[in-house]
Amino acid sequence: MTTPPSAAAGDGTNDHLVQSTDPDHPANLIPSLCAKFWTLGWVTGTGGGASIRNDDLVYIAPSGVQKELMKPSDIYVLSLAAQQSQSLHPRQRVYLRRPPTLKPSQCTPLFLAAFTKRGAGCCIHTHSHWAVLVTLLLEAHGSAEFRINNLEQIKGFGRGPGKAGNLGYHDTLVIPVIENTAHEEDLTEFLEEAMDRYPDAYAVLVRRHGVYVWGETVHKAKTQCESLDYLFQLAVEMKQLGLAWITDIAPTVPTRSAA
Ligand SMILES: CSCCC(=O)C(=O)COP(=O)(O)O
Ligand SMILES: [Zn+2]
Repeated sequence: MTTPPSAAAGDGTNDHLVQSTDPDHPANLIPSLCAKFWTLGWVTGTGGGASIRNDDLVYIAPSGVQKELMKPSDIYVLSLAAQQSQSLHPRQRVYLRRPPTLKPSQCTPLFLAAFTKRGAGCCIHTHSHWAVLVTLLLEAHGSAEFRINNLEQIKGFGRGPGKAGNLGYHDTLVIPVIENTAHEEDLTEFLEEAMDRYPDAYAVLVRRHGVYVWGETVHKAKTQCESLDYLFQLAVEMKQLGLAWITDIAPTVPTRSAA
């Protein structure tokens, strides 16, 4: 369904775009997911958030609000097709629905990068302590990549957009790290560059800030984000215990061949 951009904006015209009794409707799901993420420390103090794409429509949270207290009526809706068909400045957006007293999330261009460059259906941004700590540990080693292998949870990740199946136990999960910028929007070009350099990655870490994680569906974005946070925590705790969190050494235990 498309609504002409002329009927857009905060005049209440397109409120139906965020009104549904279906708990899985993006306007209901973004607030309920963010309320869960807040309990995990992922969207504390208004930081972080989530965005969902349903075909042409993108649902976005407001900026600077307590993400765990959002309501469906706070949600912005924009059209990707209208965005692409008009020769707009990259920072101009075509909103079909805009809550009058709020501003759209500063993460909007980053979420849009996941939707347009990767065809994602959902993108989650967290300020998780574990994500930030991992970037600090990597910074101490001058590294711009988080690499981890030989852990069961790695199987929670897809091999890459358009590729069948998930990573295997001995595969190495690689997540690029980009440097933080003073304003969230200014991260966009660096995030896009990292997406080009790592075409199979489903996430990008932002040094001293957090992580962006996406997936083809809300389910995949959420489970990949959970798996990644688990691996970040494990990596930090392994470091504290003096254990290396990666091994490129081939397994020494002979694998049993199928009889
Ligand atoms: C204290 S949060 C600073 C901005 C930020 O990093 C973020 O993730 C939230 O941005 P939003 O505009 O969605 O509030
Ligand atoms: Zn942020």
